[in-house]
Amino acid sequence: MAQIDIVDVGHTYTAGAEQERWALKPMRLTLEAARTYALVGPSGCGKTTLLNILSGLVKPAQGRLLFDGSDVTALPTKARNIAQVFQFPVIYHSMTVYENLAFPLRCRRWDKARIEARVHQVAEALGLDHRLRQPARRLTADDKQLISLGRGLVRDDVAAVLMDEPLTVIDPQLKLSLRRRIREITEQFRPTVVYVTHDQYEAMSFAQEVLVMKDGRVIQQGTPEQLFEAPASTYVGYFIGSPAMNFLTVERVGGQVTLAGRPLAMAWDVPDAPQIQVGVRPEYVKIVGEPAANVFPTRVRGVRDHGPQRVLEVELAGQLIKVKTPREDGVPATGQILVELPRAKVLPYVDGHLATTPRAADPE
Ligand SMILES: Nc1ncnc2c1ncn2[C@@H]1O[C@H](COP(=O)(O)OP(=O)(O)OP(=O)(O)O)[C@@H](O)[C@H]1O
Repeated sequence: MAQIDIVDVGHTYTAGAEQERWALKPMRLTLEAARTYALVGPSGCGKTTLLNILSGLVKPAQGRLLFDGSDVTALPTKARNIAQVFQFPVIYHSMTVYENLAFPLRCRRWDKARIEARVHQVAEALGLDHRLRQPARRLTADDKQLISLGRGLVRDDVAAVLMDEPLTVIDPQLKLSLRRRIREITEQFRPTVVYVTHDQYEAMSFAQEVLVMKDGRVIQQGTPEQLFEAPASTYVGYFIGSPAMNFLTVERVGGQVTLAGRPLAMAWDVPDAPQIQVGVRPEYVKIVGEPAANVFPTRVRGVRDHGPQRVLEVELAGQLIKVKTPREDGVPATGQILVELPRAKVLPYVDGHLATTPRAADPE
């Protein structure tokens, strides 16, 4: 498995277009070997362009691509030693499940015993071990895609496994278990994986590192926890999380940040700026019984079921925010509730960007 270095790689489909209009703005990234990366972002942000550059389907307008230090920019897909999993299953209907999984290994002239061992290992990890003798044509679309995934992961000598929205055709009920299986198998086999999805939930539950893209740029790269806890911009705060992060406009009076005329304590230094927003995840807003520091009166404007949880929409100082609460907590009987914005979980944003770093030697 290879480390991938993306060195000043950028791409435009329109010759002569100014760089600001390129599908992929020139970027520098290192994807470490044996890690799983998800490229996530809205339609048209450049995910597929970047993936196609990695696979060799698109030759970048500029820059170099290195696999373990070797320049592969000019190499065709075949010569790049990569495995690919597409949106739709790519399998041989005339073969059994076993033969489908063994095919990439036979092409590489692995010996029979090694093929047998590896196919069983992959089949077991994907829950296909009891179906190896079945003809592939009889399988459901879900199972066929499972085989495509297996074929992508069966070779342990590929530089990287590239996956392009591989769960699109999967029944929503099965997505969860399949995501778990892909995660388990990648933890077990440790390939370098680049996984494209427009579904932030899929990216966050699958990848060790998530790259959020917007307008042809990677605007934040981090672990799922980093993206959840400290979105670098309001865009990432909105895009990652369900419901999205809450953002509230606050005042700065002297050195003190205030909301609804009350002090709002934060574990961060807040710069002096004409307009400051604070972000707080709906998961961290707490309904409380008594007034205290960072507790604000709100009015309930709506209640929505959200699986095992409930989302309350409340109005705080004329601004709407969401509060995620466990279902068993019930819905507050009164339309007016007190909510706490926990000091350590409230982040400052200026001009749409996270404005500062935690205070050194913070007392809490
Ligand atoms: N073959 C092409 N010719 C011209 N423009 C293209 C081509 N492929 C993509 N683009 C443009 O490049 C930009 C990035 O597209 P890309 O497909 O990489 O985005 P994406 O994030 O993968 O979107 P989606 O999730 O819809 O596939 C878009 O503006 C798109 O219209």
